Amino acid sequence: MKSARKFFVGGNWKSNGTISSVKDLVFKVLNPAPINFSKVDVVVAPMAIHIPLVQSILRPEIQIAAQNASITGQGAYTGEISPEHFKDQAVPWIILGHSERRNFYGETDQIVAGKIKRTLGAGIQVIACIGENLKERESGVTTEVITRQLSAIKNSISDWRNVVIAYEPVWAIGTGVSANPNQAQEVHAEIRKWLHANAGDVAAKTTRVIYGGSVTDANSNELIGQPDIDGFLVGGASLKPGFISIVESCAKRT
Ligand SMILES: O=C(CO)COP(=O)(O)O
Repeated sequence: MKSARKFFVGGNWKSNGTISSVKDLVFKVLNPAPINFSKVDVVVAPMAIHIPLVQSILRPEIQIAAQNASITGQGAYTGEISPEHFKDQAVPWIILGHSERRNFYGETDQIVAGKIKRTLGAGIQVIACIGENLKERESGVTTEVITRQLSAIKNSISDWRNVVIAYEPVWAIGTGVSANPNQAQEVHAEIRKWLHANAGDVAAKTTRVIYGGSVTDANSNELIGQPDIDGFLVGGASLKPGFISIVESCAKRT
């Protein structure tokens, strides 16, 4: 717990898994693990097609997120799943603005803003992803990029209690090269400064800002020691037993 903020660890399973591997992960890793849920919120994001299965077998203390939702509602939008559909399926969280959606599926800041607005409007909480790519970091515009991404979604959010911000530098995602604790802390502090100026003192103090990008059980301890890192959004390592050690690295902090 960092002042008013409860730790938050998300597992983004991305486009991974089969019915059988998902059952294994739930029954062998997630359900039996001794987790102190009073210290940490744990949320897993299976592929949409696996959500009903996971809901039917996962222990109730672990929450479920979708990995994306449409900007449109119910209607003639072939292949899309709207926030309202996830609400109907009792899904409490949706990850939006992930860099893989931005980079591979052309999601602009405006599209991400529209999806966040629709999702919050449907009564679902949002994990909003932001982060710079390697070129942007190397040219020293990281702060500008995250400020632009945050400013784009600002008007979509009326109550920051329903939002977790995930700082995920694109160069750290799936590369095995995590941001080091100082690099991550520096950006998290910038995000909190932005929150202070744009969302107010309470939102700045209470909004969880989590880090994602090659988080493993080998680096989570050091990262969570930073004052403005409130947890993690974990990709590859969330499919393995080490995910529990990442959760524990948060739960054992005071
Ligand atoms: O994109 C991520 C989580 O959303 C991070 O992925 P990795 O942990 O595999 O780098």
